[in-house]
Amino acid sequence: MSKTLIRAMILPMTGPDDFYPEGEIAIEGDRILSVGPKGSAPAGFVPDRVLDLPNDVVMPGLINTHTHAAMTMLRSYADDLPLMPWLTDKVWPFEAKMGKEDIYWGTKLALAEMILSGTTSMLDMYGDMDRVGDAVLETGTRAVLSRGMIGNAPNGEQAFQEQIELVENYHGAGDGRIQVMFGPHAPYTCSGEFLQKVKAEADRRGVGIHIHVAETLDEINTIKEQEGKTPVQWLNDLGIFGGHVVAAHCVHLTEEDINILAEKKVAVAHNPESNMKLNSGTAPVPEMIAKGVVVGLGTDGASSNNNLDLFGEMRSAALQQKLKKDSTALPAYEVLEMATIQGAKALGYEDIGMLAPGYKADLITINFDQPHFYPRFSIPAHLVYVAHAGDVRTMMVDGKFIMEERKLLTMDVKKICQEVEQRAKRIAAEFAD
Ligand SMILES: CSC[C@H]1O[C@@H](n2cnc3c(O)ncnc32)[C@H](O)[C@@H]1O
Ligand SMILES: [Zn+2]
Repeated sequence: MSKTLIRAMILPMTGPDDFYPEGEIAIEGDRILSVGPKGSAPAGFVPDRVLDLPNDVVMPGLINTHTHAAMTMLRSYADDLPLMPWLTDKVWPFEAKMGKEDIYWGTKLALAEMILSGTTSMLDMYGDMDRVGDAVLETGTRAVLSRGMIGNAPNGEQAFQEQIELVENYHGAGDGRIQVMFGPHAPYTCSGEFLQKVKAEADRRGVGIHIHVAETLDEINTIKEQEGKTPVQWLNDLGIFGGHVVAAHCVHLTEEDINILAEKKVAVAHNPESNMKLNSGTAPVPEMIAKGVVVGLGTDGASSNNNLDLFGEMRSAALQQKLKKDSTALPAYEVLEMATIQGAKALGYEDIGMLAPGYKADLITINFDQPHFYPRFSIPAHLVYVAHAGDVRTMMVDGKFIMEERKLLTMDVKKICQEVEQRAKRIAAEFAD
């Protein structure tokens, strides 16, 4: 079993007062053995590798709780539109022309960008998720995969079958680095009957559900017209809540909706930049947290963002709430929790999101020896308001280094960029007049 010792500043995310300015973290195999001040590694721990990074901050890898990785293929292809015209006029026609290999390469590009910006885990929703799984397995990151199912589409049934195959073939793959959830797309694209069928099958197989919920006022009005209640109340009455559910967005909620999410332990994936870009609105994040809802952070896809950088997302999450409410809303440490430990809980993990003995060794180091990090008054504030993707130096997932000195150790980035450029442009050319 490999043994690694990292000496650095450590922000373990185990509590707001926990920080080791001169710390060390001992890793054995895929797990953390000890975290503490200099000299705290157990006596007799003889590392095969020591990483001395006194000016780096080590923290848990960031967790993206809602994305569509392969949508890097559509980055800056469809901008400045509200949700429904964006989907129906631009995104869905483009996606209809994407094949399995386009999805594979688009996902590889997303993973490269995520690693370079500190993200070790994602919850993804898309088609051809077997190839997404392959990309994740090769790359070495962690992911929860859901087959996006538009129940009302002609291929809704086929998508459901592919979802079942995804559970059978990928749930637990890569020594548990891959997990699977069911991915019914949204209340406005799936019937109540379809959603109940999904819930029954997900329960039968012991996996959760990942779904877009209450993203826009349009959605609220549509569901209220059709069902006479809000999307959250409708999903609750259908019996969809109660097990492991991640609801992406939850922008437009009544007080009763928030109570339901809290009572049924529905986790929320908050996507502030996508919500701003599509003019969907501002989610009531402090209100949800105050009621005990687990809220993680997501980027959504690279077409509604247009990047997958969770450092930018943390800053946006904090600033958006301050603009909407007041400057005390969503302080830095709380935002960091959303991107780490709360994100882990949302995805159903009990052993990632913190640096603590027995936890998986999923971590990043951030180079703090740069002008924008001085003076060092507050490490959490620096990470949320100052740091950017380019500051991430090192990444370890499951005890294995996958990036060092910003060099990706498991992927050929140049090849990936070339593949995506050619594939995306080829599809876009089919729409040219
Ligand atoms: C059927 S696979 C997933 C599906 O979701 C689409 N999508 C991407 N972003 C959003 C969003 O913010 N709201 C709703 N749907 C979204 C994506 O393009 C895929 O078609
Ligand atoms: Zn989405």
